[in-house]
Amino acid sequence: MEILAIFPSWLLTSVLVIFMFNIFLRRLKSNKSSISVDPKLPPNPPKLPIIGNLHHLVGKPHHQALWQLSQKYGPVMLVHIGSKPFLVISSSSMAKQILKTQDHIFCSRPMNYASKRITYNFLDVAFSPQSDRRREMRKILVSEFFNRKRAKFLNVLAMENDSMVRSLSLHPPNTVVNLNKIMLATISGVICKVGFGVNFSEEPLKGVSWGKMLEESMVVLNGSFVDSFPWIGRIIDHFSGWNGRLERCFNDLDSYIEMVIDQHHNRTEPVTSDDDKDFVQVLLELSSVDTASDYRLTKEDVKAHVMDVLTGGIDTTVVTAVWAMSEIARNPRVMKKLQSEIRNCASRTQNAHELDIKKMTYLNSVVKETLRLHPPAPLLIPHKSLSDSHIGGYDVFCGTTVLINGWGIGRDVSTWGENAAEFYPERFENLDVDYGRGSCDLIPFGGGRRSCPAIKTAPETVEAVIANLLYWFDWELPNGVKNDDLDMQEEGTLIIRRKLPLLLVATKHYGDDNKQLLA
Ligand code: HEM
Repeated sequence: MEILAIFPSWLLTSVLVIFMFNIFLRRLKSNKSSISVDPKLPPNPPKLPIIGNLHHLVGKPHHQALWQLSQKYGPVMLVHIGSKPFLVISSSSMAKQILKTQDHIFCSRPMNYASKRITYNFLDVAFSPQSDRRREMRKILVSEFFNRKRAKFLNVLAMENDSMVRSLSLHPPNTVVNLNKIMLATISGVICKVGFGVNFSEEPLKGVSWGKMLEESMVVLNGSFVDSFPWIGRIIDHFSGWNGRLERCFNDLDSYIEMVIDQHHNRTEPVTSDDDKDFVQVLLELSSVDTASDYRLTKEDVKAHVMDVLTGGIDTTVVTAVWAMSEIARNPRVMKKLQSEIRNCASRTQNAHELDIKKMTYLNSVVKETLRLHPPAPLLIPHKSLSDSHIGGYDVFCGTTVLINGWGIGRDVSTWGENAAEFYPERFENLDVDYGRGSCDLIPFGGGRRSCPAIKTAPETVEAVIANLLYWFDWELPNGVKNDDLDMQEEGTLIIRRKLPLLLVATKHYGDDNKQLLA
């Protein structure tokens, strides 16, 4: 009563009206959103002002730091980098929610500053947000690069392996071989010839090292400060030289792409047979004024496609092949068993390109085991939600960026058992686990609408290279390095590679017959 006496009635009425209106607005909002007025947010590690949880990630690879945090905060947690929230997923069942059950909601990508620049303002497939246009671009990539070029791919894969074996056979005995260089040359050869008709790595542009440029693209695509710290980040990116680095990287890649398009325009004898056409030629035809297709590409669309193949295809496959050879080299039991399978499946007189990898089931398990322990993109590419949703009993707002820890899921003892950290390809012998199929226990290629379109061809490429290296050569660690002492340190953020190059000694298995057999 005293309160009523102190405040005039018009004031009380106004407060009451505002209060009721507020409740009405909240109801209206919560009707539109599936999230209640008091959202149940996922657990999050304690944040610091301004930097959020950045201090938790400093000094460790991000996938490892996030995996450690998930052991305490659970498989669905919220982490803040600066002002930006990230939903971090760390179990196979929660990954299945994102990549399969609610794939239609989580199939977009966050837009970051570097990916915008590198992809010609989100014209590509890999980094652009979900849209009808992107779906069309993905269809073109899948049908023209992967499906229609299958015969060309198998042929080029065989030829590149052949030339890898020939050039290795010319080395004097006991030479130390840099496997990173060998894999880069061979795999670039395959992807560039199928994609662009020309092996870029054999025609480096002046002053730009091919391998370094691809590595650099992965560094800059990981993101700039401005993505998480909108105001101060802009200044840091400018004065730290980051923006200049991004611009240089873009210009280097763009010069390669311009070169390949010019080469196609300047061809004196155009390729007319569909089988012989490379991906770029098909794209240029789809961009020509008299294309019969419903979807006419612009020159920038063509460039964005080439950029995806360059940045998404080569480094990932090379890194996988190098990790596979590292694990094989430090596990002599696996090497022996694998060589015996490869040599039994392929007769001694066959040419390198006749190795039939389909018969080699142990080889298939070795590559799966490599991708389980060393997925090149340990946190996949970030996903983004298109509407409000619920994951693991928690509310997730529309527009949330999602990181899926494929690396951690691949090492989870609750799925893989106590020997989860061990390289043991036999575990796949009685397991019906395939990349992204069924469960999400093994997701080096992601899943759902944003899964990697090379989910079939990339493992085949790695298997073919490994089969040829182990068929024709015996391999040892150099200078008395013991198996257990082989340095396996990781380096990188978006793509995790070996910190040190892999150096091994190759001995021709068939001695001087190698040369004759290959002749
Ligand atoms: C061992 C080799 C490879 C690995 C481990 C790998 C891994 C991945 C991963 C993790 C993603 C993201 C999936 C997701 O966000 O859910 C991805 C997407 C993608 N990859 Fe691969 N990749 C490999 C090879 C390739 C190759 C050879 C190409 C092309 C020539 C390629 C082109 C792409 C593209 C275009 C996307 C974006 C798909 C989309 O957003 O719709 N990748 N890859």
